[in-house]
Amino acid sequence: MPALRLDSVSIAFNGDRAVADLSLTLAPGEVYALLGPNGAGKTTTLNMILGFLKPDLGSIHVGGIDAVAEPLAARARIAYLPESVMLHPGLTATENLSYFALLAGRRIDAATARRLLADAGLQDDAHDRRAHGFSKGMRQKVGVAIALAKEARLLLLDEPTSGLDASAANDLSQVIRSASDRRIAVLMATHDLFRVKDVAHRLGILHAGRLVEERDAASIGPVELERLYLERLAA
Ligand SMILES: Nc1ncnc2c1ncn2[C@@H]1O[C@H](COP(=O)(O)OP(=O)(O)OP(=O)(O)O)[C@@H](O)[C@H]1O
Repeated sequence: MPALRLDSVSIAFNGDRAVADLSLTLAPGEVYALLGPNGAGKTTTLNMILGFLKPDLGSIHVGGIDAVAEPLAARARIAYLPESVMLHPGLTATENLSYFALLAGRRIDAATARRLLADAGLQDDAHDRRAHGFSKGMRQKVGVAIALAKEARLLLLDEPTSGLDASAANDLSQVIRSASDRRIAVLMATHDLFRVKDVAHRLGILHAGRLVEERDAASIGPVELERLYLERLAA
């Protein structure tokens, strides 16, 4: 069963099409990069998967659950990392993880929290530090640990690489690979062509709400991808 399936999904705001006839399928463990410029419809797509927006047409299934009819049940299987992961600044990384896991209905002990933070790539000396001064990359790692605690089957990332330096972007790629190794499917919405190409299995180009191209990441080099992207957006 696919981890995520969108069938001919469309939505318009005040008569203006934001997403049109979008079909996507992600297998468990698959990493998919949804590429597109500002306004292409990426965030709207994530919001429909999360059940915050209802499509006008089409269906969305998360691990077989109808996300339009049962948004809460679908959302329980999803971990969402927004462009900036919000943590409680006064709590440590371990406390944040325990708190957010509890909100998702999972009680985890301190040892499990530390193991999950380590699995998500957060360095040991940050586990007991308050999140107040955490970088974007560190907050993302706590976000991924929350996803692991929740046993999410689908990880949604919105602009995950914006504002990351090369080392943090490399860490993120490793974290995404380890989520994928655990059979968590990952859907990333981004306009960063190059950073995601290394980690994604498949790439889709969204232009004015339509999926205008889909490729296996391994089948396309960075120069060809950039050419294709510019060509499709100009069409
Ligand atoms: N709640 C809303 N009401 C009206 N129009 C909206 C709403 N949300 C999105 N839109 C419009 O839908 C289109 C797609 O927007 P969306 O935010 O999904 O694009 P995006 O690809 O995520 O871009 P960005 O990278 O800027 O977030 C845009 O034209 C946007 O103005």
